[in-house]
Amino acid sequence: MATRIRPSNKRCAVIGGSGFLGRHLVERLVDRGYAVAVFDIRQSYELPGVTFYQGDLCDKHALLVALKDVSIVFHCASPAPASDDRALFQRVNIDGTRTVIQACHEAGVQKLVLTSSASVVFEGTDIKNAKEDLPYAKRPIDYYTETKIQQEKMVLEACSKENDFLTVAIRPHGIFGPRDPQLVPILVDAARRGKMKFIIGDGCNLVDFTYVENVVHGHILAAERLKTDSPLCAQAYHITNDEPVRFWDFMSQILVGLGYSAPRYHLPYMLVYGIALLLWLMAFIMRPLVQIKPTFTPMRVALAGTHHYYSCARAKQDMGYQPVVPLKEAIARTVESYPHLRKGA
Ligand SMILES: NC(=O)C1=CN([C@@H]2O[C@H](COP(=O)(O)OP(=O)(O)OC[C@H]3O[C@@H](n4cnc5c(N)ncnc54)[C@H](OP(=O)(O)O)[C@@H]3O)[C@@H](O)[C@H]2O)C=CC1
Ligand SMILES: CC(C)=CCC[C@@H](C)[C@H]1CC[C@H]2C3=C(CC[C@]12C)[C@@]1(C)CCC(=O)C[C@@H]1CC3
Repeated sequence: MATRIRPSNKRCAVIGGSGFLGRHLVERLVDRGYAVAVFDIRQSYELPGVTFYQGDLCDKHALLVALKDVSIVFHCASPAPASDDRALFQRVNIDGTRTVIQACHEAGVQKLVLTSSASVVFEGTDIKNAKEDLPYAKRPIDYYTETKIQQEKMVLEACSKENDFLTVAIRPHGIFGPRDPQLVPILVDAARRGKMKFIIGDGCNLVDFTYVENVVHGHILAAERLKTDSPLCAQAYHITNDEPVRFWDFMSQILVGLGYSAPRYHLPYMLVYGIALLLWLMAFIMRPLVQIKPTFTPMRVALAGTHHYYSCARAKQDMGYQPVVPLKEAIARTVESYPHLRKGA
């Protein structure tokens, strides 16, 4: 019988390694002595110790070149939630993830770590300190969430000790930090257009915002602790800062840190949600004629006006996870990293 030569445990690939989370993950892996292959649809930087492979993850042949001699694959590529393009989410998150799994099998990869999302259980209503056993959302709030659910199920079902292929899913929530193209830029853009005067609801809703380095730490711990006899096999893990914060306090700290005023006036949650729903419907109906991208989507309003924070007790117990950067320090580092977005800059 032919024996399969095991690739070095220190060779890994990051699919989506040019993105916000992916690049932070790549940098930390290099620091820890890994040789890293980045596979992404674009190349956004260069780094010693990193080889770039540009391609679409739906293309198995392109993937196979990047996965040669790799033992661990981190899959953190996805279209941006804001794209709201059903066909694109289906193609990349579902068909593409199936292709990633097939490519892993063919390349002899032993571990696959998926970046899922805590939103897979979010239906737009309050979630307080939820554990991972909460059922997936029956009515996912958008296409992004719908396809992240399918993607997570597919990756966890692919876990097979017999075939020496182990999988685990990390569910982060509200990732923020330097170089994030979403949270701080969207917030500052809204502030500059005078849209950050209002608090949706009573402003007391608690939310997890997770510093990118803590998310990276969770991914690396998961990869290193994932073994045939470990409890991580085929499991999902919440990774958060473990410090739920009022959504509007967090937004205010970022805004004030960058020189903008904090929102002050309250608007009823149901009113704003209703308007967002109406705008979304109008944009949907008019899509064949004109592309409209409303700032207030139902998903964003729900995120801004409900409680959604998650327990990471399972990650603490099974992989010894603890956040490495506390929230206060994380906010300070983030604010400092966006000098070009300061008021007046
Ligand atoms: N940011 C957050 O708050 C959260 C993120 N997540 C998950 O974390 C992961 C990373 O998110 P984040 O870093 O914010 O996202 P980014 O958009 O910054 O990174 C994703 C990367 O994947 C690339 N990509 C997209 N489609 C393909 C494709 N078909 N083939 C190859 N590469 C592709 C993107 O390229 P391009 O930019 O050109 O599209 C981008 O470089 C995602 O899976 C996301 O669902 C989960 C919870 C919260
Ligand atoms: C915790 C979590 C999952 C956060 C995700 C981050 C983004 C979804 C937020 C980043 C900036 C936020 C924002 C709004 C909603 C949520 C974000 C997009 C508003 C659109 C909410 C309504 C407003 O008053 C304007 C806000 C701009 C910033």
